[in-house]
Amino acid sequence: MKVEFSKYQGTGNDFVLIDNRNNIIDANNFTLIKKLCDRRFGVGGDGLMLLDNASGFDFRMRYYNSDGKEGSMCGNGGRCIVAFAYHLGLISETAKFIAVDGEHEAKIIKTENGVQVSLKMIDVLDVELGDDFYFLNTGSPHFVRFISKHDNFDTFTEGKKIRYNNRFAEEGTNVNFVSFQDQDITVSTYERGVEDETYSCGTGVVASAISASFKTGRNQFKIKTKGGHLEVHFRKTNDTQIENIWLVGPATHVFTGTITT
Ligand SMILES: N[C@@H](CCC[C@H](N)C(=O)O)C(=O)O
Repeated sequence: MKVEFSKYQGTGNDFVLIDNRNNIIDANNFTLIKKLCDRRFGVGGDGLMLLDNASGFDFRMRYYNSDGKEGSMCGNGGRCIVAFAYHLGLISETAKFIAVDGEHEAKIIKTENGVQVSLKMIDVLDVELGDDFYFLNTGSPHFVRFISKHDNFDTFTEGKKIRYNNRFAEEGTNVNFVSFQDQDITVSTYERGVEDETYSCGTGVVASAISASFKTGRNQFKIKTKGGHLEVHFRKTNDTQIENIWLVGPATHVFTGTITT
């Protein structure tokens, strides 16, 4: 079978995208999805998204981690699938789509290098404030720990320890490490389902910015990741309720091709 795909990246978090409005891919064929994400035997990516039809919406986003399993919400993936829908001619300046965590809206701005996508994330209704960590769900579960600096910090080793500790081993969690540079933050992330450090994680950056607001009282952050810069802003109604959360950054088409499966 020949499968047409496009490869996108959002601050280095990279994805295989397939227009599945004609059901060319069986959404439960996890072996095929894992193979397409494989960097040696497939296209390669941190994850894969199927763009499906959804009544009442511009499209449905179905997200899989590179292990082939259906994941929870992916923020960078959400921004990339909006850019994909824009390039397919399915949407123009705005989008309304449905994903595993519910409804999302997005705004697209054309830039010199491609497009910038602002993605509205689900409200955060509960934040666990631990002794030296924050734990919250921004569409995906995120553990957040602040560190003094990122120089030589081993995100993979430290992240993996937390992801596989007694509390998280079964369900898994994504793990973020955050350091401050004046008003801004740097975030590195170990991703569940990729089981590695990725260059950026959208839902992780959102969780990190919300956690940083407990330390600074601010509701807007510029964030540096290994793969580029993102921005997050939100409204905090009380200490654990955060709404109107927006993740903003570039979403870039890398290449389009056909793979024989
Ligand atoms: N890369 C993602 C996060 C994807 C979700 C995740 N790995 C999971 O299923 O836990 C992002 O940009 O948010």
